[in-house]
Amino acid sequence: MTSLQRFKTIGNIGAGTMGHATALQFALHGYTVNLLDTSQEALDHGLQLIKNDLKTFQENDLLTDDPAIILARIHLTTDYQQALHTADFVIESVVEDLAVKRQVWQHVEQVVPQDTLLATNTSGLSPSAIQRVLTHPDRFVVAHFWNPAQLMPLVEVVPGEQTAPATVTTTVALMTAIGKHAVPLKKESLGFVGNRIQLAVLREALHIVQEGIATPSAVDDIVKYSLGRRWSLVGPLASADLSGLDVFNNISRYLYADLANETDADPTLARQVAAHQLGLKTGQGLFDWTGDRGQAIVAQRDQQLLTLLKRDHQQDETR
Ligand SMILES: NC(=O)C1=CN([C@@H]2O[C@H](COP(=O)(O)OP(=O)(O)OC[C@H]3O[C@@H](n4cnc5c(N)ncnc54)[C@H](O)[C@@H]3O)[C@@H](O)[C@H]2O)C=CC1
Ligand SMILES: O=C(O)[C@@H](O)C(=O)[C@H](O)[C@@H](O)CO
Repeated sequence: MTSLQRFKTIGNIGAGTMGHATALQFALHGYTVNLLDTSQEALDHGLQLIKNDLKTFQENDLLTDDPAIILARIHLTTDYQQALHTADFVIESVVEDLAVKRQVWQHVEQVVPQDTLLATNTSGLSPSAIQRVLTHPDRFVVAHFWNPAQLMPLVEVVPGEQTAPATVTTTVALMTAIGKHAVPLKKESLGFVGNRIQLAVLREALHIVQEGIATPSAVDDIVKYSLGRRWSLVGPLASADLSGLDVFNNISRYLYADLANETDADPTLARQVAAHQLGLKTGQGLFDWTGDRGQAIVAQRDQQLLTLLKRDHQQDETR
């Protein structure tokens, strides 16, 4: 039996923004998924999100099975025992709170079989800080998906200090089996790689606006039509090699000392949260999101992501 043949049933904790999409990703690839949340209302909301995604995938010829067959693989429950007692792999996407995640994983460990692999979709919390409350921490790992998880390829697979190497390699293989681009890290760091870079860029972008250097719209345009365009083709380190490390060395010698270096909560983000101006979810953030502008931009982004996903599928078929 190959290392993956034993994986048939997935325990999927959380049916929200991320959890509904991870459940769908496993169901799309033939796995039985027990979708667990705290209320029937949350489960029903998650199921509706799954149905919406399935409709989009079907309209874009991205399904290999009938939607009804895929939906039949997903079973909703609010009962941990029912969701997890036969699970071969558990993926958790509950609130980004270390105490809550620790409680969830201690409960999980009481009901899963001995050889079940355990994965959290935390955005950047330390896997070591979670696994230290587990009896069998060797089977715990981070599988960090990117939003929207049904459209974004990457999953960062991150070991904690007590994670067994086989847990990492098997999780990478399983993520690959469900159509993801899985990248293992050598060791943990807060924010892993993607969010360290995302937050470093966000800190500098907010600093630029705060200092009156450019407007939020100008900052976003500059990144979209330069770095964003190039980095989707050649990553930042290879780009540095292509331009010449001597050039970057000369730039770093005067620029590093001038970059944003806040180490506390970001002043702009703190101000926005204090004013309850959280972005799309409240209609106001760094931009004005009143009306349907937000939905239109999300729809446009997701359609572009779908086009890239279809290209990925076509490239996979020719391999
Ligand atoms: N939203 C995003 O862009 C991304 C979020 N993440 C991470 O994924 C995790 C979830 O984030 P979202 O999906 O955005 O949150 P969300 O708030 O949309 O969904 C969380 C779900 O977990 C459920 N839940 C809470 N406690 C539970 C428990 N004890 N047992 C079962 N279900 C429980 C909630 O009812 C809710 O349905 C967080 O750790 C977050 O950092 C990772 C990548 C991207
Ligand atoms: O940006 C994403 O999709 C994810 O990698 C994250 O974890 C983000 O930090 C997200 O949680 C913030 O919206």
